[in-house]
Amino acid sequence: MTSPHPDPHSDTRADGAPTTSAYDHIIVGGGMVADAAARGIRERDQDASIAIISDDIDEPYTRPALSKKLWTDPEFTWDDVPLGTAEDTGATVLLRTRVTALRPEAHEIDTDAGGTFSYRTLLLAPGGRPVPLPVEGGGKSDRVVAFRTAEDYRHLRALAAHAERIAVVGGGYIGSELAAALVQQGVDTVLVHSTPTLGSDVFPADLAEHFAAMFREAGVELVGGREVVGGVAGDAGVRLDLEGGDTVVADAVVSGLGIEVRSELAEAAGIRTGDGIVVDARLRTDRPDVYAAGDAAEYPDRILGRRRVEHVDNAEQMGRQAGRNLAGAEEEYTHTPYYYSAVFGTRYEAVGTLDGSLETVEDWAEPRERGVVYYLDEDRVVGVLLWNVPDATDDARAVLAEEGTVDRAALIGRIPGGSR
Ligand SMILES: Cc1cc2nc3c(=O)[nH]c(=O)nc-3n(C[C@H](O)[C@H](O)[C@H](O)COP(=O)(O)OP(=O)(O)OC[C@H]3O[C@@H](n4cnc5c(N)ncnc54)[C@H](O)[C@@H]3O)c2cc1C
Repeated sequence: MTSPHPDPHSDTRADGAPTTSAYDHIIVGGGMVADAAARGIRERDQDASIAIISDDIDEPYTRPALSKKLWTDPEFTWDDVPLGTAEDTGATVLLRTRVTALRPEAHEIDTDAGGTFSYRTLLLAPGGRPVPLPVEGGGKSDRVVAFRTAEDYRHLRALAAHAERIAVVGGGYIGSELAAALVQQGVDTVLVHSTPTLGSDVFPADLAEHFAAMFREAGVELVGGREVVGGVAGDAGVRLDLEGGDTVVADAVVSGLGIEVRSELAEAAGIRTGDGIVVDARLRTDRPDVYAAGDAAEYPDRILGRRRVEHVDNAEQMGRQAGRNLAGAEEEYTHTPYYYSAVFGTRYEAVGTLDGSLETVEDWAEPRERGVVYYLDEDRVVGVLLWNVPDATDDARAVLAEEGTVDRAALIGRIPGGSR
């Protein structure tokens, strides 16, 4: 990749061969955090050398489009997917290259291409790998897709062009979006999810019923309250074995079952890990000059406590903050993240914690069409759902930040777009 910025210097041996490439800042991982971090560095330093080292085959791209706009928006094409990181920031982006070792004291990393790189500051942004389905032959079959990357999108798109019936496993936002996308392509789609009602883990019961009905009305077959415990993938198709004994048969299966954090590099380097790579409010790990951000980072949210967040707003905001701190800013990450999803023309956004088992206060302008749901834990608002209510995430954050016992009645009409 080309860079308008000065080339990093290399130490050279007597025979002239480079031994170590030196960059001011190295980012391990080539996802949305890497892009945001490179931009964050540039906010403070126009001249520093930056390397992004990624074992993906594609340069950093917008991941949410893989399950949404690329399927549903004809105006949105493949050209809109890359984030333009190298061009915009001058970072050197090395693809198909895995970082295999990190020596924090020496400020060095090794890659599987045989290179050693030194840095002043390093950001770990390795994200996660998708949880695989327990299907025999699944690792080798091209009919089984654990959905995460642009390559997975291209693969599923090719399958959808020929398959008559595709099973989707996982009722979270990725599984539900993919089920919506596939059925809208005319594919016979069955969605297997573990919650009793689709969405009941995050929505109050009546809203979950409405959410599930949207899928049924569009033609998606819902198989709820069941986990996939086994199955077989072969040349002719896929059989999924469900707990309780039933099976689902399809031409192919795609799953969205969450991720396993890729924390192995940090662990091997002796960096503290918990649910993810542990960082402080400035996104620093417990080793000098090593930071972490994004899906892989466990950080202290100032309102909601320590957590790891697998959402794009977090990737962008935390990535940017990490980049600024790599370049010496020493600022705390104080942004409470949100996530959004969109299916069948309904867009919802969530700030804080959505948990369908919590007490809720519902404030609908039009029942199930437009409104706000507040999630309460011990007399405090811990989450806000904005259902077809645009531009209100700052209002939701303000409600979350309030101290003291919540006045439930005062929540009605509190955020524009609810009954107000
Ligand atoms: C299909 C899909 C749809 C989504 N839709 C939404 C949405 O609608 N709303 C929302 O809020 N969030 C959404 N998300 C989540 C959001 O996209 C992620 O939270 C975000 O992209 C995570 O970014 P990241 O950079 O932390 O991790 P990742 O995107 O996982 O990037 C990690 C990168 O690190 C690389 N890597 C890892 N280890 C190494 C190593 N040792 N050496 C070299 N490279 C390495 C990987 O190849 C990858 O490039 C979606 C996610 C997916 C998969």
